[in-house]
Amino acid sequence: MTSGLPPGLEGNLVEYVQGGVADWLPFDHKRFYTNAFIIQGDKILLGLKKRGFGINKYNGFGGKVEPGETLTGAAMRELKEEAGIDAPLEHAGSLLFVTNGVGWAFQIEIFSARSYSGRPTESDEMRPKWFSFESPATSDADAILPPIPYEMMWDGDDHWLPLLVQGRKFVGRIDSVTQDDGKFAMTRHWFGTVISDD
Ligand SMILES: COc1nc(N)nc2c1ncn2[C@H]1C[C@H](O)[C@@H](COP(=O)(O)OP(=O)(O)OP(=O)(O)O)O1
Repeated sequence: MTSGLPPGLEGNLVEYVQGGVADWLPFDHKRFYTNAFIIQGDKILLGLKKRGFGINKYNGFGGKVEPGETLTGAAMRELKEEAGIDAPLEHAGSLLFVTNGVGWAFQIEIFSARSYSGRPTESDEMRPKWFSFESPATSDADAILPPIPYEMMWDGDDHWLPLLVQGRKFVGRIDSVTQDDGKFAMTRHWFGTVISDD
């Protein structure tokens, strides 16, 4: 285990990026969530959240881990429910999100797959859409995809999404405070890449 990590993180990690000077926020327990991404060539499948937490933001497909589920089982269930597809998801990273005045932290297990079956289909919760992570934003010869819409995603996604598409395992923490308009403002962050899982 690496020493000097932000509270709540563990593993054999090497720092990738950090920022902010605020104290790390306190939390007393974690709630587990999943978030899954399909990556093919230079394109990535994201979904526009249509309701609830994170509405009108693009994200991977995921949600709460239900009692009795494995993390991978929960990730596959959420991908099917929200995007209508099946995929051989593999664990790709872990993120801890802490906000002020809540008491608990989001522990989000990130999954990815390079193949899938079925056709991405809009659900009550998410509207799937492909984006390019190459610059300039071209993908198939006959299709030009928009670039990843970081301006419509959670703060901090721009730090770890590049690691995800490169297939580099990562662990990170983001702390935010709620502003008067209800939006979150990032106060501190730390991301590391995994040296080994031992
Ligand atoms: C900075 O905070 C976050 N960043 C990112 N990238 N993703 C986040 C952040 N906080 C939460 N998330 C993810 C984690 C989950 O994938 C979803 C939230 O799941 P949701 O609340 O929709 O859970 P469901 O079980 O699907 O909820 P329903 O009860 O509505 O079905 O966002």
